[in-house]
Amino acid sequence: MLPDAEPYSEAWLQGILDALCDLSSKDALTGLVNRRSFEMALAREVDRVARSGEPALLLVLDIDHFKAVNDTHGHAAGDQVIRAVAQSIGQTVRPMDTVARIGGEEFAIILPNCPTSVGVTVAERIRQRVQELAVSVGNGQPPLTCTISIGGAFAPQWVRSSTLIWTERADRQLYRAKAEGRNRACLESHVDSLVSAEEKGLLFAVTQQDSE
Ligand SMILES: Nc1nc2c(ncn2[C@@H]2O[C@H](COP(=O)(O)OP(=O)(O)OP(=O)(O)O)[C@@H](O)[C@H]2O)c(=O)[nH]1
Repeated sequence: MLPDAEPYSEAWLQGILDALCDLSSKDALTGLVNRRSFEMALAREVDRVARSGEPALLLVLDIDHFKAVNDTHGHAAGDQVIRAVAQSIGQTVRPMDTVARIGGEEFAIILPNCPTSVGVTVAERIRQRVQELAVSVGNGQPPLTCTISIGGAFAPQWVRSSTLIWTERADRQLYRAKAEGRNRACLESHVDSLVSAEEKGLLFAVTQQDSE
């Protein structure tokens, strides 16, 4: 849609640029970050973790038996369920977290600065919130319910990982959640780094000396 401003004015051009930016970075159905932007955000997070040593968690989520929703209630109802799940996830995490739709009924969340105990709690909170959803799909049909399976992996602190390895580790946990019966969160076990603030300082000092 064209911006609501004087054509070719500065505000109009800015509106066009903003709309193009949204088109290239957002998913049209849910308004969440799209796969392309998610991959860029994940690469930035890999860099940040290696520099700061802060724990970060990647969650991948998939709606359970979603094909049956489409087959029984139609594609439009399926879309409503995807939108409702997207909205619930967005409402359950912090503004600093990146929530993306990375496939048909697949989502991913990057949670920077997320210690192990918090990660487990957040994943469980999301799972529960989606389970409580009642999605109205109209046409006199009763509201639909759904569940999700969640897999999660923490980025190795102080070590440069790759987005591919991190994603594969989270995916492996998602397969485990599906195999163990769905509607559950499986997170790779992880121990938060015990590196002290002083040691972190030393690490940075060594890195700086090396580069001089
Ligand atoms: N409504 C709707 N359906 C979609 C969209 N994208 C993918 N799908 C459907 O999502 C379904 C995914 O089904 P499967 O990959 O078999 O997985 P599932 O039925 O969720 O089963 P599990 O993941 O094993 O629990 C397929 O039927 C796709 O057609 C979309 O944008 N809208």
